[in-house]
Amino acid sequence: MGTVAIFGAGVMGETLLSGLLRAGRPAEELVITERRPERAVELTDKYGVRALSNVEAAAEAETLVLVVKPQDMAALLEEIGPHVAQANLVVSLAAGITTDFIESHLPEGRSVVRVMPNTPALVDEGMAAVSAGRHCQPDQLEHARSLLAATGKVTEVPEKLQDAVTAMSGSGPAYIFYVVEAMIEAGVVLGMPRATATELVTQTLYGAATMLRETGQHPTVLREQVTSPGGTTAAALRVLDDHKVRAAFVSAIEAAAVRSKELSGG
Ligand SMILES: NC(=O)C1=CN([C@@H]2O[C@H](COP(=O)(O)OP(=O)(O)OC[C@H]3O[C@@H](n4cnc5c(N)ncnc54)[C@H](OP(=O)(O)O)[C@@H]3O)[C@@H](O)[C@H]2O)C=CC1
Ligand SMILES: O=C(O)[C@@H]1CCC=N1
Repeated sequence: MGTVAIFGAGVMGETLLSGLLRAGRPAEELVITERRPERAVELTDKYGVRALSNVEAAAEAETLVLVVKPQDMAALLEEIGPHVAQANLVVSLAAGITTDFIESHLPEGRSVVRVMPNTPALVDEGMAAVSAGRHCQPDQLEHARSLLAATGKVTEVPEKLQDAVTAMSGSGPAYIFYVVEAMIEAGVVLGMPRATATELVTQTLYGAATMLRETGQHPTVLREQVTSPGGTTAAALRVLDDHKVRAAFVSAIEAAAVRSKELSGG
């Protein structure tokens, strides 16, 4: 399928790179670009892939995966734009950046796919949503899907939903880790060693996630199964409701979607 170039191998770029290698893609078919030379050396030493300049990578690769921060996207596109050929596929993983924005910074008619991945891709349990730009052909969208499928599930959404996807599954792992931190803190408050609290919460999260995925039951049903009448869970949930935790989650995710839209200016 030709060379894949990852432009910007930070947290998400390295996550994708490592996933493609785990999935069996040869290191010779992968190149990275990085702004800081020491970061490029770190990754070439660790993964055996080549680090090139942005222009060299754009000239060599068939598939160009853009994983710089949204604020750095315009400058990157200015640099590589003249080297993006008709046959290339440009795949952007940046929050907020629209396919319109990318297409407008490239020569006319270039194929673009917008993707929102998440960090569980690091353990091959990622969730990615893809949306095709106006010139992207079905086989090119399929190619983008197959790249992401190396690290987890992939779904297709209309691009107008990508800000919501970003707020839900893109940022989502952070909300879960935040809840986990709070639960561990509660265990410590109750006198538990931190390591015990961490083990209890981690396995509880894993078990609950597995129940959601494997039983297909609605979360309300699963929550009610835990909530014995007059018991401990009901006492806890009443406090969460008193503190409007459910409403806070809705507002938080709305704020993330608003921020994603704001980033679309580049
Ligand atoms: N982290 C996450 O969970 C997710 C991130 N994303 C998206 O992925 C993108 C990257 O995020 P993340 O990995 O967290 O950010 P990072 O800052 O960790 O990674 C971006 C990398 O790109 C480098 N870079 C910046 N400009 C250039 C350039 N012109 N050429 C080459 N390299 C460049 C940066 O270098 P330097 O350090 O010098 O700035 C940095 O190493 C963002 O657009 C984000 O929206 C999407 C979903 C989830
Ligand atoms: O926080 C961010 O902007 C990026 C996008 C989704 C997750 N991390």
